[in-house]
Amino acid sequence: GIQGPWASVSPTVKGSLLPPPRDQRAMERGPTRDGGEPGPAVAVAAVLPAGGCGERLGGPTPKQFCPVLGRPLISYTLQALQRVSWIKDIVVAVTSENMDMMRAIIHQYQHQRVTLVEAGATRHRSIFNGLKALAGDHPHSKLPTPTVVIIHDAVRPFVEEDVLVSVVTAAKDHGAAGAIRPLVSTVITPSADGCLDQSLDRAKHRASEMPQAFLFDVIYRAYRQCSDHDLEFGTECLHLALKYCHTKAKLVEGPPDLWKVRRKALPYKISQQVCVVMDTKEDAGCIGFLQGVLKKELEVKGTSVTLCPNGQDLQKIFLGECYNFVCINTTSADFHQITKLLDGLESRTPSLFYPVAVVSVHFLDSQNVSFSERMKELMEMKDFAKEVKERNIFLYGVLVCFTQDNLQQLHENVRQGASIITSLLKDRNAGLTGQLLIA
Ligand SMILES: Nc1ccn([C@@H]2O[C@H](COP(=O)(O)OP(=O)(O)OP(=O)(O)O)[C@@H](O)[C@H]2O)c(=O)n1
Ligand SMILES: O=P(O)(O)OC[C@@H](O)[C@@H](O)[C@@H](O)CO
Repeated sequence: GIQGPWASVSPTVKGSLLPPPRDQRAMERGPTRDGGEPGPAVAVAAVLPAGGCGERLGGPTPKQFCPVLGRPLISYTLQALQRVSWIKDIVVAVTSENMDMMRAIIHQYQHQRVTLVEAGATRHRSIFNGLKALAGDHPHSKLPTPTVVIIHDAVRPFVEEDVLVSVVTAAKDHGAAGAIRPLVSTVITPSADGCLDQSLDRAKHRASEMPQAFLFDVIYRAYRQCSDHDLEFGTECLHLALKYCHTKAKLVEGPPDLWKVRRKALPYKISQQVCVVMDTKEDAGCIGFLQGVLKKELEVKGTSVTLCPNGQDLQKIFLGECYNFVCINTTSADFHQITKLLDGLESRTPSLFYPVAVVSVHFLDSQNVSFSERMKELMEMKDFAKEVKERNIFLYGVLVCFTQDNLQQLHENVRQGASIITSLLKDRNAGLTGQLLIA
């Protein structure tokens, strides 16, 4: 029977980026423990391999420790598991060199029920080390042995309670279970000479994702029997259960947000479009010149530029996935235009792994307006920038100075402004948000 206050199992943490849990569905599927305690009616623990170096993503920091809105990625994954109260222990495998950093993360974000173990040289070896900490018969075991163990990659932050309930329940009945997704591309088999040998029928295959869950005895037995070759090159825990324990895993259709951080490819491609928003329809004189220089400068750098005079097409742009905005304020000294733009961006889902960059461009006719007066007005931008940074929007300011009687200097400053804008968009420097750069 279904009892227990499921809705209170996973409160949405205020300010959390994780979407609200789909507890309703979990409630429909998940059996509870006797006595009304929510969760599958067995002891459950989780093992989180987090000992990789993120070679495909590149960069000096392993992807599980990369900051996302200022917080390490692994902390989101831990938060997602930790808010499921029936997962009693979470064993995280981390390399010795990152152990202190991991301890600091646990301390800073107050993660609970976490035990750290040393990672191995491969993912399978790290998982095996995690299992050993839960195994009653192992000298390094420290924790109670669960009936079911969940295995989940540290770099899949969007795991929800309902899919955890599904895999755990299926593992209880079948010995092993894992989340799957439809294949996004067709898989082909090349022959030795580099020609097409076979093309798999996509409808008959699935992508194996995480989380997975196992009867502890099944998966621990499998790991203890498996060969060095398996531990070195294997990528599939479900396969170990099949090969060594003849346990056929139940496959559970998972939601699309179970994806794993692998490469940078998508945001890089997305980043190639720049939307230039104007507060005027005018395209003559210095505005025309600025548009021309900007278009040339940005397109030379391999982007495509959409000019959006008078902000009319903003709605369309928001519906798309533009990550770069240049907002040119010519007619007013205030922030009307940029406020409208930022409001629109606010309503969009925050981009976790790639900040949206917005450059607000202003002009100063230094013969008619005093520099200090203009600066005072533009100081407001600092607060705006601070606010929107919370949503991974980086706001920068560029001020182009000119005098009416020196067209040549105006052109030169506009060119310099355009090159500052290009660097800001390219570098996405978090430290420069809210700063006004002067051309
Ligand atoms: N020796 C290893 C290698 C990987 N992992 C973990 O296994 C999960 C999934 O592996 P993968 O995406 O391959 O991570 P990396 O090995 O870090 O990435 P890459 O393959 O690009 O180097 C990650 O959380 C990773 O930290 C681990 O615990 N120990
Ligand atoms: O697919 P990748 O090479 O990134 O990683 C291998 C495994 O982590 C991955 O296949 C599991 O999530 C599914 O068993």
